[in-house]
Amino acid sequence: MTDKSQQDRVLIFDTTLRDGEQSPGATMTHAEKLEIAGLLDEMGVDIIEAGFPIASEGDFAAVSEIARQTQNAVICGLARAQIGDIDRCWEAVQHAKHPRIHTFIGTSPLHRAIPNLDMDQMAERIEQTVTHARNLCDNVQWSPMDATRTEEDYLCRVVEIAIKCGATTINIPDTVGYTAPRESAELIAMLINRVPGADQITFATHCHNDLGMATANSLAAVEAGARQIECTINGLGERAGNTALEEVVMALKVRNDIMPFQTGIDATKIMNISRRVAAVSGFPVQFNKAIVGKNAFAHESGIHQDGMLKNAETFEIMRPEDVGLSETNLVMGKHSGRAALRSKLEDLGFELGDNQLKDVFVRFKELADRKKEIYDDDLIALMRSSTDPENDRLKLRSLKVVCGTDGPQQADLTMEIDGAEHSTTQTGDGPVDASFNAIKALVPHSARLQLYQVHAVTEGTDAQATVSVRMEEEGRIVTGQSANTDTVVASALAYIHALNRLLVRREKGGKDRREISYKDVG
Ligand SMILES: CC(=O)SCCNC(=O)CCNC(=O)[C@H](O)C(C)(C)COP(=O)(O)OP(=O)(O)OC[C@H]1O[C@@H](n2cnc3c(N)ncnc32)[C@H](O)[C@@H]1OP(=O)(O)O
Ligand SMILES: CC(C)C(=O)C(=O)O
Ligand SMILES: [Mn+2]
Repeated sequence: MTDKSQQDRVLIFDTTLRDGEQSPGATMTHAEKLEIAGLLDEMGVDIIEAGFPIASEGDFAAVSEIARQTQNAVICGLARAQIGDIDRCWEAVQHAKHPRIHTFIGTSPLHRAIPNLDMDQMAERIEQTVTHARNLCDNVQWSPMDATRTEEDYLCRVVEIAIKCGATTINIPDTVGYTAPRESAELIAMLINRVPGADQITFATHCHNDLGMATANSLAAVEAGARQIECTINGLGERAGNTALEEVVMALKVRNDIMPFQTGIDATKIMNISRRVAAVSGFPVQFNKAIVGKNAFAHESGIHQDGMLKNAETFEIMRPEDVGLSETNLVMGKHSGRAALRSKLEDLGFELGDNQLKDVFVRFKELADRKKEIYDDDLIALMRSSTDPENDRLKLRSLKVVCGTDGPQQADLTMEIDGAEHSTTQTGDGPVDASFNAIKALVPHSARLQLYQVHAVTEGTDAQATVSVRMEEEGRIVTGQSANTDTVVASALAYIHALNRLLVRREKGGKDRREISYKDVG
């Protein structure tokens, strides 16, 4: 294996704020762009493409301010092959410690037809615009858009012109995500071999994910000699997105044995920036997305969980902390086995003997057949019910609600509390509020309702409503769930469910008196 300090450096060029923002609906505010740029700089991105200054006043202002605030990264703006675009771009990026102008034009036959330029006219336009950019800034990147569908000879000709006119980086975009790994590598190798002056500049690769090959194509280009990868956080970008930064960075780290290249990225910052980009762009990350998906370090099946508990390397090729996650997530569900259940219960404070584990495991599987995901509270309730038959101290007996346009709404509620029936009538702002007020009147408590959520499980007006509530009392957080075709009944049941759990948690505040020793779940 090569000594890491001697390995070639691959520059990471992040275009979340330009190509990423081009995803329909992903527009970010000025303040959000500044925040993301700050996080990109902190994580060690080499070049930040901060926007397209001619596109709008807002883009211009964002690029200008990012240029002013950024400490380390090169700040780049995009410009078409037009003098006005390039001037506007320079106006914005010139404030940066390290400014770059990125200018581009579509060179494939399809794209040459749009401005109706023949090969010679386009070559001339490239010569004029790259020269103009280089007269303003000594760091110029040029891109032949749709390079992967451009005739090879013509591509060599225009790349040579751009280099002669002073471009310091030549970016080879696979604009429509059309290329495949071997072809991506061959294209870069061909340019390096054929174009005079190619050894004086940096080749970049810019891939889109239309066929799901963006990461593979980028890495193949690097193996062939590209030394800059253009990418975005979470793979955000036009259509199916761009190459995902987190994927190429972690691939180069984890498979450094066969791809001996270094980046300057602090990978432990990946999760945080991924979450921020998802939040500000409004594009949630798919659960099974490589590296940053919710399930990327989650294990539900028993054999995997058992392996993970014995040696994490059995089912994980990188550690969650390598990307800034605190720990592997053992998700409890119908595929879990005894080893994971024992470990999870130990985390919750229960230490079980073998016989007891057997018994709890049977009931855990029954529950898991009925419920998609088993939360910590479910396990606590399960443990309690295995040792204490009176686990449902509060029960709903009947609920009648009067509601409609003329408020206030009214709830008549009867509950069984420790075996005795109690009734009350209360009003509220809506039927759910009236019902919750009635429950509070019968079971006074200081717990604060933190979350109330209703989902329809099926379609139609007879859909089952599932209600989740989360409540907090003195640091104890409990949840309650229920499903019913009547949303108000489901809400009351979910509330009572949470209150029952709260009573258990209050009791379990001290040491458990039974066979199970209970550490501290309060
Ligand atoms: C693959 C990519 O990601 S390319 C970048 C794509 N990103 C964007 O387009 C986002 C920002 N774009 C915009 O805000 C607008 O398109 C603007 C401000 C740049 C231009 O707006 P308009 O002047 O109204 O032009 P419009 O968007 O309708 O059409 C694009 C024009 O640019 C021309 N053009 C497109 N690419 C280039 C280029 N690289 N170099 C020179 N001209 C170009 C087109 O031929 C067309 O010219 P025309 O108006 O003379 O027909
Ligand atoms: C502007 C260029 C580099 C681009 O985003 C593309 O071709 O995909
Ligand atoms: Mn692109």
